[in-house]
Amino acid sequence: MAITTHDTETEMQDRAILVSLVTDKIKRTGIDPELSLQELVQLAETAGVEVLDVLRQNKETPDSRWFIGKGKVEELRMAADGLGANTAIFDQELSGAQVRNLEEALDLKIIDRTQLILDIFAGRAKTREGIIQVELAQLSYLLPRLSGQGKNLSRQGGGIGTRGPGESKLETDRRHIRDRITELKRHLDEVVKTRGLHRENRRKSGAVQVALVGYTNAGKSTLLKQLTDADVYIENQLFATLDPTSRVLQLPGGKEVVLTDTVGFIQNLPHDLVASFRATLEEVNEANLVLHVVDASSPMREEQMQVVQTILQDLGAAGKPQIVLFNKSDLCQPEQLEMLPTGEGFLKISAFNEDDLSRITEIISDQLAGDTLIFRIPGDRGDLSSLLYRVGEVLEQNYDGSDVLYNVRLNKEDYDKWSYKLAEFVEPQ
Ligand SMILES: Nc1nc2c(ncn2[C@@H]2O[C@H](COP(=O)(O)OP(=O)(O)OP(=O)(O)O)[C@@H](O)[C@H]2O)c(=O)[nH]1
Ligand SMILES: [Mg+2]
Repeated sequence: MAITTHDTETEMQDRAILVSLVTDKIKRTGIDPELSLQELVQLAETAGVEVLDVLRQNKETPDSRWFIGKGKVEELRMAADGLGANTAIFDQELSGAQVRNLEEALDLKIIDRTQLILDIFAGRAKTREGIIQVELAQLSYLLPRLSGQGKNLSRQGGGIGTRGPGESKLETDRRHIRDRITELKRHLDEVVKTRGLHRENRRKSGAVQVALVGYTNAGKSTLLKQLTDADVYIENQLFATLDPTSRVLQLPGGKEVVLTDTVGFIQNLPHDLVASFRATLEEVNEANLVLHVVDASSPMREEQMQVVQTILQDLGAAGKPQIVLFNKSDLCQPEQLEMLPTGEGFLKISAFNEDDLSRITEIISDQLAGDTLIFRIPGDRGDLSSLLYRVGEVLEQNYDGSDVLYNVRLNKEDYDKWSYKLAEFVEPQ
């Protein structure tokens, strides 16, 4: 028998059936629906839900009333009855009307992928900034779905779909929610300003920033901990980290950089969440170097790398110097390791291997040190001489007639930035 009232399940673990509808539109995205479902199982388990069964349907377009077809709704009802489920979780985003129709037809709690991710984030948020960002994302998700008196909005008790904007907020009308969104945005603006000031200070102090980015569960926090002894939360769960944590990392030769761990990415990351977390993700934009951590043992490795590149692009950080760290190599089969790209900018590692950790600091050091170049600057171009002193490290300066020869250490990023002025003065070596 299905559980018929939501109030009795307060203390119970949610028991869910997962549902995936593969439409033509989804097929065109190239995302493998089976891998996406596997990920949905992980997401559900991360949210503390017991997964009882998985239902699939292929259909050209979604049904406007129930998303899945009518026959599938009946199948879901029978499966839920038979297995004693109280929840159905859909791998694709549902409209407010679809959620309400399904709830009425099935007497189950109906959750979609986006809501599940928002819920996990809500359970994780610890800092003021994180809490504001999650609530903002939740309300932005909710607002267009508010019409009539959906059960969805007045749920009580525990479990997924009930965290976050509390009952008192949800009982109010749209206007109230809009006011709250405005208020949260104002708070967030303050946080963004403060963050900006911190970053400005770091920049002024000349600190070099290195950001760990990557798909959720790739091992970013583990690397931060292993490299800097930071006391950070590491879990074999999705979205263990929400708030960026920075630690000083000492490179061979004594130079120090600031290494920052960031929130993990996932495919179909809810748009509202990306927008809300922009403040946090700005850290990536400030980085001098991006370390892209990949779980090399994942069957979804390539798709995950693509998702990360797309999000980096959206953030405007795709052009940053990047090193790809193929992590968890200890879990890979030899054939899997052989398939990985090699060469400059790629490193196969395990976060638990000391030698690999040294190789990481060496490659960071090399990348940041840059190459030495010789520039021949005419004596009357004082502007270019001072530019060289400003952006590079001038190792030597010699006169040759009316020209000055500068031997300068310059990293690639800075050289690219100024090459429109400097390229014609580089001496062939
Ligand atoms: N075997 C193996 N496990 C690893 C390695 N690196 C990380 N892990 C494990 O992978 C899981 C996820 O690690 P985290 O460091 O929390 O991953 P993350 O990228 O910070 O994940 P989010 O914060 O959720 O985005 C943990 O169980 C780690 O112990 C590795 O090189 N080898
Ligand atoms: Mg983490």
